[in-house]
Amino acid sequence: MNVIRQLNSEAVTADGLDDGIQRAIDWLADNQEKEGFWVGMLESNSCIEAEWILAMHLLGVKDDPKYDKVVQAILNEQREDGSWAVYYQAPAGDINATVEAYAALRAAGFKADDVRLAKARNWIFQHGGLRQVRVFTRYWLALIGEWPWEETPALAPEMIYLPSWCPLNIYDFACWARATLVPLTILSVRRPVKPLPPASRLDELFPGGRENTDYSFPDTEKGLAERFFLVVDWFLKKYSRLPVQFGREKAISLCLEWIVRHQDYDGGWGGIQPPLIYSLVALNVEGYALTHPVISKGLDAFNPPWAYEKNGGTYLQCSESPVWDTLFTLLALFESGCTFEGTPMMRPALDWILGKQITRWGDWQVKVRGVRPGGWAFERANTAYPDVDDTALALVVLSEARRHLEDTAAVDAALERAEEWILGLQCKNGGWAAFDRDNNSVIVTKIPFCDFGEVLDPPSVDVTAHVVEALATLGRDMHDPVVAKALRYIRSEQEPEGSWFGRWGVNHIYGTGAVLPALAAIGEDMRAPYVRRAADWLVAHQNADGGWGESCASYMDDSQRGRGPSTASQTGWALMALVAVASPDYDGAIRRGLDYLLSCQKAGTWDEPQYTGTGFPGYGVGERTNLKEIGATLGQGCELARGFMLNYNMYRHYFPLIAMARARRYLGLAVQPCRPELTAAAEFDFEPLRGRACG
Ligand SMILES: C=C(C)[C@H]1CC[C@]2(C)[C@H]3CC[C@@H]4[C@@]5(C)CCCC(C)(C)[C@@H]5CC[C@@]4(C)[C@]3(C)CC[C@@H]12
Repeated sequence: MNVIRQLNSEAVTADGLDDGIQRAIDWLADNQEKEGFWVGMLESNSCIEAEWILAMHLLGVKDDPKYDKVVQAILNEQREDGSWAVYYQAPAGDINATVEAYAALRAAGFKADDVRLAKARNWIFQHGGLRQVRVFTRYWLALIGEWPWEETPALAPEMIYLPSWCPLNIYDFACWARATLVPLTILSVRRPVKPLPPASRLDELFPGGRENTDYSFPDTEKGLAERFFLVVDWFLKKYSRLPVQFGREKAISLCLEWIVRHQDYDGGWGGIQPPLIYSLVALNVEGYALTHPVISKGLDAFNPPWAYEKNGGTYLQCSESPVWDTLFTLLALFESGCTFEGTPMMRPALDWILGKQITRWGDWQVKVRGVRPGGWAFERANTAYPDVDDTALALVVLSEARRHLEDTAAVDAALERAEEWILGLQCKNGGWAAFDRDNNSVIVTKIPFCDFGEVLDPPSVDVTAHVVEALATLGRDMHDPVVAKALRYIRSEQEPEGSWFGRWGVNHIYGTGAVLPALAAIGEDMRAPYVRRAADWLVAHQNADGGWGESCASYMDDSQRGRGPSTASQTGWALMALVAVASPDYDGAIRRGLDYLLSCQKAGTWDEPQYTGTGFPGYGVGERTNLKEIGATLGQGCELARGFMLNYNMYRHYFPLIAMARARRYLGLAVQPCRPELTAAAEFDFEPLRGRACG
């Protein structure tokens, strides 16, 4: 056995690490799609299936072959206490998910006295009843005749008239909120209702009778802007009752046009579920029949690859991650020492990625002029919304690919356009957001409709760090003005204890895991005190089993930062960060982390039921300040169980692999860099180092 540096912790051997890396590479070879990409399922919560069931009722689709298995997926996720939650092992259920799942099961024909529904109903009552649900859930209930439209926030399709410089124009909303808002404005003024059949009505959720139900929102503190929008809401409702509304029909047809123009070639909208489902319902309400190609293509978008099978159920993804997963997989292979010649799976993946660069119009152009398109989206068919994170990662991967290719023309052209695009998207404060530049008009967050999460797309540290790393691979350094501004932004966001918040991954381990490798890549002095503080924070949060973990609850409770059962992806992020610091002071922690990964690897990969991806870190602005109130109204644990969380099924694979490959180089442990000629995982009779609770 080739043991290079002997440390206090149990030895991670060169052979052990090589074997682990090779088994992970073999797993990738076995799991590549025939078109060349990789994709892991993106798990979220049962609202996605529940809303599909309700939409099928509204659209009158009776014969979809996956219907029963989608119902099964909802049933699979019910918790012991009767509720549905928004992430694995959340300390409590979620009122919106529970009410939506309940309504969907009733729509699917389940009787109110079914024991599963009785349990769910009790949970709903114990947690404040229907009054506690968010705006989206209220719209769904209104569509099926269970909530008065009058008691939902009014939206005006006339917003489509507002030019892009005018406050509250649709381009002031984050792209995900915009693409959802446009169809919802139509529904809000048309107020369609298609009640469930009499035996499926939700009477039992109104124990005091519908007439005595309080449909208002639970009291929250209202500032001037919130009060102003309540007046606007009142006015819009009155206006809608007038016999004529000047310009409304034209506004509706402009909204419809906008929707149809934004449909992707896979039938979806914006690569995410909310615009897809609301657009279908709104188009149908406006007379688009099920046989209309826009609708039939849209309905088809809910089939595979968006639908996947698990535990006898058919689950529907809220989005899909083939571009992101393929880029990280390629990066992992490069880091492991694989080459195009020796590793046949790499070239088709690169070609697939090159074919996904977006060179046509997108919504981002409304605010960013004079920049050529050239970004990548997260999903396979989302051409109007390239995002900065995927594009930054593509820059890193293509720069690396370039070093291995003889003919670099195609890659060079892609890199040039992508660099131009990404530079054009830098925000005023030096950071980068996910999709747009300077999308920070706080006034839109005050609209009553906006309680569902984030409606703005401000810069985030993790995306900015990925861009800095990309700019480093393009040859820029810390003195470059674009980079210097970005670094100032990153430093200004560091928490006093040394970590960085994770916007798109859970949570401070993700943020810190993004920043430290970027700093190393751009040439920062990794002995700088602020860097050491971050590394020390990571070491202080290493679990006794050698891994790292942080629960989604950390978004709601600061005391949970950096705490949680170890997971493969979060251990990968922490290791990537510590390896980037490259100080012998952290070698022990690195070895313990590697030991954790090696001993938890099963058949080449890792289990990870925990959610380590973030969609929305909580609900709405300002909620982190009234946790006690939320707990008191909704019940113990609910305040820690909110947001929109994600389980990226490939995070558990490529992040540990990248970490192991980088650590192997750093610790000088390589026996052999990449051995692609060995494909069968069975070649290794791998013995875990010792028993641990993994996954
Ligand atoms: C590449 C990434 C890791 C990030 C960068 C931003 C994304 C592309 C995400 C954008 C937001 C959506 C989402 C929150 C928008 C509203 C509807 C959903 C809740 C269904 C969405 C869930 C997926 C995202 C978080 C995202 C597409 C995932 C990848 C992101």
